[in-house]
Amino acid sequence: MTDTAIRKGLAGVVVDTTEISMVDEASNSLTYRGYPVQDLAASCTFEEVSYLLWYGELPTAGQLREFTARERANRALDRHTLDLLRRLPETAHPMDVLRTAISYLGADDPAEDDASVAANRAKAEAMLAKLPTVVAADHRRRRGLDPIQPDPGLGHAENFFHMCFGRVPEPEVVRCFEVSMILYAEHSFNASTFTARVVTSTLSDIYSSVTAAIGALKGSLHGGANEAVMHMLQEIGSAERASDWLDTALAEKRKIMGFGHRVYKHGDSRVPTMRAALDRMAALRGAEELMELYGALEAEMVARKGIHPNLDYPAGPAYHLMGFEVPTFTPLFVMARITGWTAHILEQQEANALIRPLSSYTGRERRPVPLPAQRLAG
Ligand SMILES: CC(=O)SCCNC(=O)CCNC(=O)[C@H](O)C(C)(C)COP(=O)(O)OP(=O)(O)OC[C@H]1O[C@@H](n2cnc3c(N)ncnc32)[C@H](O)[C@@H]1OP(=O)(O)O
Ligand SMILES: O=C([O-])CC(=O)C(=O)O
Repeated sequence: MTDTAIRKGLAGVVVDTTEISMVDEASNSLTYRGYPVQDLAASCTFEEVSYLLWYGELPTAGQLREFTARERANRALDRHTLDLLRRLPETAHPMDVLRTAISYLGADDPAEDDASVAANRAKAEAMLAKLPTVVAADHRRRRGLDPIQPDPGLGHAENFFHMCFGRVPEPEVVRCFEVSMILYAEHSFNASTFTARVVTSTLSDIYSSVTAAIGALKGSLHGGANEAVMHMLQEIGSAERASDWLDTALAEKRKIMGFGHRVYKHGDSRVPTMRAALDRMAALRGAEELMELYGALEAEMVARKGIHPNLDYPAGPAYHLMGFEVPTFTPLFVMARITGWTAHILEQQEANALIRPLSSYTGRERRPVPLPAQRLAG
């Protein structure tokens, strides 16, 4: 049977089942493999949550030891990848750098087309380990600095700070970062994950699926919003200007970045946890003015439009206070979402059906091709 109803943007359409996460608008909750994300963020490391998303259960001590050892052993980039990164224009957006790096890793992998579960799990683990090294190397390159080698004595988050800044910040900062990684890791059939599943459904390789997902995440209606939030807060400048700024932006029909969500219509379940992390960062760095502006814009937006912040609203300023430059924010999202994307790629492969919807044609009526003498005349 063909369903001819058109649902723009596939809004409200259920396209498949998933066992990985549940986004529930009614109870305003998000669970990963059945566990509330807030509870995972409160007591787990990002490595434990990555394992959970891929393997379905939290790791035992032994499983975590082995998983962590593999992650640490996989972090370094070879000479060719580092050369490739060096050759990219310094003006390239860091998301373009990531997209290129993942594509290159695929081209360089002799087992690129081995789509067995074991091979794809190994490739997913390698991408999780290598992405922070790429992001950090690119962050330093844009400052004219050489890359810093990964430190196998440090955890995922600590090592990332070490590779970016040459030092590990206060444990509180590392924890806030790790909380953001856990919250960003997975969110069911969002646009970038769906993109990865579409590419996977054609029996393409895992690197192609991730490369496409990075492209989908870059847009400002999706992951790119965490950068756009910071640009917007910088443009507004102060809490006193929030109301007038919003008047103009709404009159111009601009989308207010970091607000609204396709699924959550009464607030994003992840925001309170990320807001608490942002508050801790603001207290640590003395960012009262920024937080006043943050609160003023949120209050105006909720009062006028009834539209609540999504995860990108607190995440953007939190990353700013951690010392990252704005163009690095969406790549940080990639470092987390690589887990969700690849979990979905594996799930799609397990029960694959080519994803190919229909469209309703609204173009010209059927008509004959004119003869050459007619169509080339005049
Ligand atoms: C991690 C993530 O990817 S979360 C999403 C990050 N993206 C952003 O923050 C970008 C800003 N937000 C938006 O553009 C939207 O809210 C989206 C794309 C996220 C969701 O869009 P939709 O599901 O299509 O929005 P929805 O149907 O609820 O919109 C209802 C109305 O609210 C408006 N609206 C929704 N979000 C916003 C916003 N951020 N600013 C202004 N108006 C908005 C819509 O324009 C629409 O107005 P209309 O009825 O007059 O046409
Ligand atoms: O679910 C969505 O549409 C967007 C989102 O919040 C995410 O990908 O984390």
